[in-house]
Amino acid sequence: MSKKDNIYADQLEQVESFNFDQKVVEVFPDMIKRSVPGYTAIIDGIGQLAKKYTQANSSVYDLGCSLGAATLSIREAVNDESCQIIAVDNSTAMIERCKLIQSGYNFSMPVEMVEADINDLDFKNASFVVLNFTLQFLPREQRQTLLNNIYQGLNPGGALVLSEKLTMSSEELDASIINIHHDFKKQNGYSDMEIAQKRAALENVLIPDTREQHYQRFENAGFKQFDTWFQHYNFASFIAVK
Ligand SMILES: C[S@@+](CC[C@H](N)C(=O)[O-])C[C@H]1O[C@@H](n2cnc3c(N)ncnc32)[C@H](O)[C@@H]1O
Ligand SMILES: O=C(O)C(=O)C[C@]1(C(=O)O)C=C[C@@H](O)C=C1
Repeated sequence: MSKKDNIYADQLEQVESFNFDQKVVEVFPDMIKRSVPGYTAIIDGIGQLAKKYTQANSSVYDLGCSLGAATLSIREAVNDESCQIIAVDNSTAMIERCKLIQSGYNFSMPVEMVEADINDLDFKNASFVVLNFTLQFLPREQRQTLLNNIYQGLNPGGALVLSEKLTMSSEELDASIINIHHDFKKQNGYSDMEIAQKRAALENVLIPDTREQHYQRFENAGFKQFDTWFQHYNFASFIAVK
């Protein structure tokens, strides 16, 4: 069981930039479920999409896997021992806990957990790639190159699932949806102070793009088909097929 997220519950003298350290690892499942509308539905959907797109004898990548929730959903849904999942995160604390969690499950699909920067990977023989709320943490100038690398490593017919917090198309709409997201957090037990301090911690760390920016990157990378398969408020998940 994950502990309750109370990282921002007390007033902090100085709010430091958000990072995926041990403190976050301890509360992560609770934090992400109470912060990201539709998170559980997206994790389930990733399993279903993986079932559709994963090819025999190929690799599946879970990039910025954190504790491996998407990996677990894919292992359960696909369960094909001819494929392998490569789950990657550059946080030592996350990947260590991820290994512990995954070892508690017995699915036939082999999983390799790697501590690495996803910008340094050489994608090969991939049929399904997941970026579930990870791209938003990369500096903007790294995002296109990563998508290009993924596209190059995908087999024909393979797919990328990209989930992100979005900026809405007009300032007015953006402010209004951000408000509704904050109400969602309040309904999940976060106080106004927790919400404000988390927002300050994420400033310049989680940098959201618009849907149009994501679509443009898919197009630039070479993807011919892409669409939004899920959205709840300003949190969306896209699928792009090679
Ligand atoms: C919001 S979490 C992802 C949640 C996870 N995919 C899930 O479905 O539960 C973002 C993760 O990306 C990782 N990350 C950020 N930048 C990275 C990079 N350059 N290389 C590898 N991992 C990265 C962070 O350490 C963090 O664990
Ligand atoms: O946007 C927010 O307020 C969030 O808390 C979102 C978000 C995310 O999208 O990754 C940010 C950090 C944590 O990993 C969990 C959720």
